[in-house]
Amino acid sequence: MNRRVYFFDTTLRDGEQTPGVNLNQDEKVEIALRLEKLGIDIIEAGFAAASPGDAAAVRAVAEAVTKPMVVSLARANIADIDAVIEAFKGVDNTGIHVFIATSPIHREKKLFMTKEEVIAKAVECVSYAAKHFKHVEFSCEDATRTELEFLKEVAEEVIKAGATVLNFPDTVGYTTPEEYSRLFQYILENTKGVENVILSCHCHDDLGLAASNSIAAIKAGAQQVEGCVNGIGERAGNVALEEVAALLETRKDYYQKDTGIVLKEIAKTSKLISRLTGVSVPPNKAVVGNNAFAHSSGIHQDGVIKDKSTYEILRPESVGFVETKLVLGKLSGRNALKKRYEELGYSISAEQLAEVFTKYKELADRKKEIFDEDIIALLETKSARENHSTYTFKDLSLQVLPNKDYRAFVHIQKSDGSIIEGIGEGNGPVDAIYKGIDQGLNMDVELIDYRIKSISKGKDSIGEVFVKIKQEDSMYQGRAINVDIIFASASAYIEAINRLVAVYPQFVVAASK
Ligand SMILES: CC(=O)SCCNC(=O)CCNC(=O)[C@H](O)C(C)(C)COP(=O)(O)OP(=O)(O)OC[C@H]1O[C@@H](n2cnc3c(N)ncnc32)[C@H](O)[C@@H]1OP(=O)(O)O
Ligand SMILES: CC(C)C(=O)C(=O)O
Repeated sequence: MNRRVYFFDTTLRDGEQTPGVNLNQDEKVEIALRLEKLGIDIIEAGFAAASPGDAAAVRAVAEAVTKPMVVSLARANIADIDAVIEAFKGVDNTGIHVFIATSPIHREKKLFMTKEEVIAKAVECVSYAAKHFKHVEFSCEDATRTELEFLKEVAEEVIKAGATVLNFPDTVGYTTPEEYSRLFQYILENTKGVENVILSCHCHDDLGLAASNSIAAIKAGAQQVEGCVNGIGERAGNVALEEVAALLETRKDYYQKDTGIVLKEIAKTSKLISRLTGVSVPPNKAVVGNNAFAHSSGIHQDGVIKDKSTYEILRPESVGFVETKLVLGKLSGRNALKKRYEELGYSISAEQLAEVFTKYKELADRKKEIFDEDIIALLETKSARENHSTYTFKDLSLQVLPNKDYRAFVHIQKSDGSIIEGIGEGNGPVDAIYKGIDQGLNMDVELIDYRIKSISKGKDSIGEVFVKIKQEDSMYQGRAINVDIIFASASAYIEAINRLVAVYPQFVVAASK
């Protein structure tokens, strides 16, 4: 059995049928050059009869690439074929892809043609095309809703007429792997002359089966797979060629097939096509999605740190991504957190890790995504607190008064464990809190600076508050971070007071509770 599977990329034709996508000539050429690097065997560059612009673009693509064969689609009519002949005039390594629908639904409801008329049209057009091109692909549109016996009849006639590739598209994404496999087996076993042509599959993803159906066809003997990078295309799209390539490589043990695809080029190709078509790649998309190599839960992250093969069947580098990503979030564990600290240049002891991890989990419960700045900040606040800890901010509640002023009830813990309560009123929450702290600690310090900024990204970013207070001629500063900026404001003020009482112990108040 032949091991080689040919990759036919139709990103520039069926991919351009994605609603909203319109590629100009330069963009088509740029994509085609990238598809050449990817190792695509045949590029379908467009539909020459569709517009003069598309005719010019298919020619420009054919002139730009050297290795892949470039084809244009054409309906089974002489004018469409002439448009392809004209577009490719004088350019080598070009071919044509002629199609006509064969299913009863399409024959009766769209083409208004009998079986005999469909066969006659197909034969007339394939014979005409074969006079101008060595490479003539013929597609039985809606093959998977066509009577098998009729498919075979069409196949035999177009082979005699000069077709070199026979494609059986699952035009509306209707078939199943078992059924599609039977179609190929039937054609292979029953069609005269089939040994002289390449059989091709072309799957749409309407029921999410495009990759399964394509691989079933390959297993059954199809030697060519058609599809688009990123799975774009008409309606739910075509099979994503990168998925088929990655599958054939990863499961070579089972499928025993070779391809010309340079897997390392996949990421770059996917990104370029997403950028030029404007169709973004869903994060969970196989092989090329942002999350395809991201691990977010503690047990998986632990496994991947110990050995990537525990949760990775395909290495991100092998398809051109930089590396495995461990995404820190609320489901991460100590091993992932420690690894991230190490990557950021912090070496932390088991004891430090245990302490920071508790704070990390509290933060992760309140914040969707944890950034590097967040975990660095966790380490920093811990070391700041270690030095000055006469008072620790515990909690607070706020009331809005009828005149729109605020009243704050603040609880502060002293180093001996006792709790001090303070009540303050002010024209904003921070003013009320600071007055409450002053009242609870029986102090009257002067606030000379208060600044707040966001440390990381997003609406749920951590806020960082700096305060400066003045006592006699000396200034003391405090800094705190928290996703809740009110809490950060209270903690920063208390930290500044801790620095003050470290210098003037006479300010330490007696335990009140
Ligand atoms: C399954 C696929 O993806 S097929 C590819 C689909 N891609 C496209 O259609 C994109 C490019 N298409 C176009 O620019 C236009 O449709 C054109 C230029 C090809 C044709 O435009 P128009 O001449 O205005 O025809 P229109 O699109 O309205 O209708 C299609 C005609 O082609 C006929 N037709 C459809 N498929 C075929 C075929 N494979 N062979 C012969 N005739 C066909 C239809 O029956 C219809 O004929 P009618 O006008 O006699 O009813
Ligand atoms: C023209 C053919 C190959 C097609 O795109 C389809 O049937 O989906």
